[in-house]
Amino acid sequence: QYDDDESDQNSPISRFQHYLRIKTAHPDPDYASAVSFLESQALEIGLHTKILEFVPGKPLLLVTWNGLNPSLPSILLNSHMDSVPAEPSKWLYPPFSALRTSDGKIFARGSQDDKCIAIQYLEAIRNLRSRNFIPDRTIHISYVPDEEIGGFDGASKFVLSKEFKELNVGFMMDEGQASPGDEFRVFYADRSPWGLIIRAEGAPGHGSRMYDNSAMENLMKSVEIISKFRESQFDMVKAGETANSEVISVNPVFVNAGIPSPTGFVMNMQPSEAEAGFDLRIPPTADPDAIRRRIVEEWAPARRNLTSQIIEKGPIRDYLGRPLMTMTNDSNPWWSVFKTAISDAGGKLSRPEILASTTDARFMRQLGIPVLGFSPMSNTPILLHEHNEFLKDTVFLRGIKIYESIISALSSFVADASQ
Ligand SMILES: CSCC[C@H](NC=O)C(=O)O
Ligand SMILES: [Zn+2]
Ligand SMILES: [Zn+2]
Repeated sequence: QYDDDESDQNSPISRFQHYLRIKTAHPDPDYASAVSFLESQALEIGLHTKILEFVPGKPLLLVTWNGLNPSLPSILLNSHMDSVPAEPSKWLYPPFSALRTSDGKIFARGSQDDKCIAIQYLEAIRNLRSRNFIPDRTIHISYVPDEEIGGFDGASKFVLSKEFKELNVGFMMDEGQASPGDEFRVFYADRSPWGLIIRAEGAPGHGSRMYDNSAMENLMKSVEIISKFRESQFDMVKAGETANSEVISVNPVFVNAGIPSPTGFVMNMQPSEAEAGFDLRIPPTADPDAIRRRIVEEWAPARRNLTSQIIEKGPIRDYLGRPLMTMTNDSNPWWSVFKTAISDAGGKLSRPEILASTTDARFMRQLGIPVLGFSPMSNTPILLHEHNEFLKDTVFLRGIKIYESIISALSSFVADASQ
C-alpha cells in the first residue's frame, strides 16, 4: 500500500483524496470545510460560485459555467456533500484516510457515494476549459447537504427557491450506483421512501396468563402479515421475474415494547403498548392508494387495536399527477444526447433501471425536470453504505473522461431550443 499525494499534490486523484478526507459523515457533517474546498476548486478553474443557506449550518454551493446562449435551459449536475457514518474499527483502513493501495483502490467513506462525481464534474470542466471548449448552454453544479437523511433541509428547499427557478434547468444529472460489470448503469427513477409505524394496544396482564388481544400478540400478528407480503415481493425478485427495485420493499427497522426495569425488562408483565417501524420503498409504477388501503385493512386493522402512521418522505407523482419517471426513449431528446455521449467516450450502458433506494432527484422530477441518475463506476463492487467503501483510481479517472463527453454534448445540444 502506498499513498502518492506527497509526490503529486496537483492531480485529480489528490484533489479527490482531499475531498474524501473532509468528514462530512452524519451525524455531524463538516459542510463548511466541504463548501470551502469545492468553492476554492471552482474558483481556481475560473467558474462562478454562490452559497445558499436555506437552513442555518446547512449550506449549498452552486457553481456556474456560463454558456454562450444563456436563454437556453441550463444543465444541472448535482452531488450531495454528506455521507453516512462509518465504523472505523470494521474497516481495513481508516474511513477518512482516502488511502490508496498499491493496486489503486482508494478507501474512504463517500468514495462511491457520491464524492467521486463531485470531483469528476469539476475535473471534467477543468479539462474542457483547458481545451478552450465553450458551452452553448450554461452548466451548473449544485453541492447539496443532507441527502442521506432525506434532503428536507437541502434539495427539497432548494427546488422551491427563487434561485432554483432562475437557473431555468432543462436537464439534470444526479448520482447513480456502481456496476460490477463492464457496462455503466443509469437510473430513470427512484423508489419513494415511506416510514411506517404500527402501534398496538391491549390489556396488560400477568406474564403467566394466556389471553387474547394483548398488544404484543396483535403486533406480532401484524408483523407476520407484513412478512408474508414481503416474501411475496421478494419471491418475484428471487424468481428473476422482476428487479429488486421494481417491487415494493418492506423491512422492519425497529421494535419498541416492554416495561423497562433496572436489569432490563420486567419479565412477568405483558405490556399494554407495543410498536414496530418499517422502511417501505414504493416504485413509481405502484398504486400508492392501494398500499395505503392494504396497510389500514390488512396490516393494522382496528379490530385488533392496531393503528398505523405512514410518513411519506417523498412524492410519488409529479405536480401534473404523472409517475416520477424520466423517459429513456426518443420522446426525451436529452436521453439520446446522453446515450450518444457515453458511446462516443467508448462506454457501454446497461438497460436503464429504477434505483432501489432514494436520491434528491425525486424533488427535481417532481417539478417535471428530466433527471438521470448516473455515477460512472464500471467493474466496481457496489459498496455504498458498506464497510470498506472504495473506488479504483483508474475508474475514477475514466469517469472524468466520460463526464467530459457528457458535459460537452449536453451543453452543445441546441437542436430544439424549446427543450
Ligand atoms: C427518506 S429519504 C432517504 C434518502 C436515502 N438516500 C440514500 O441512502 C435513502 O434512504 O435512500
Ligand atoms: Zn448518495
Ligand atoms: Zn447514500
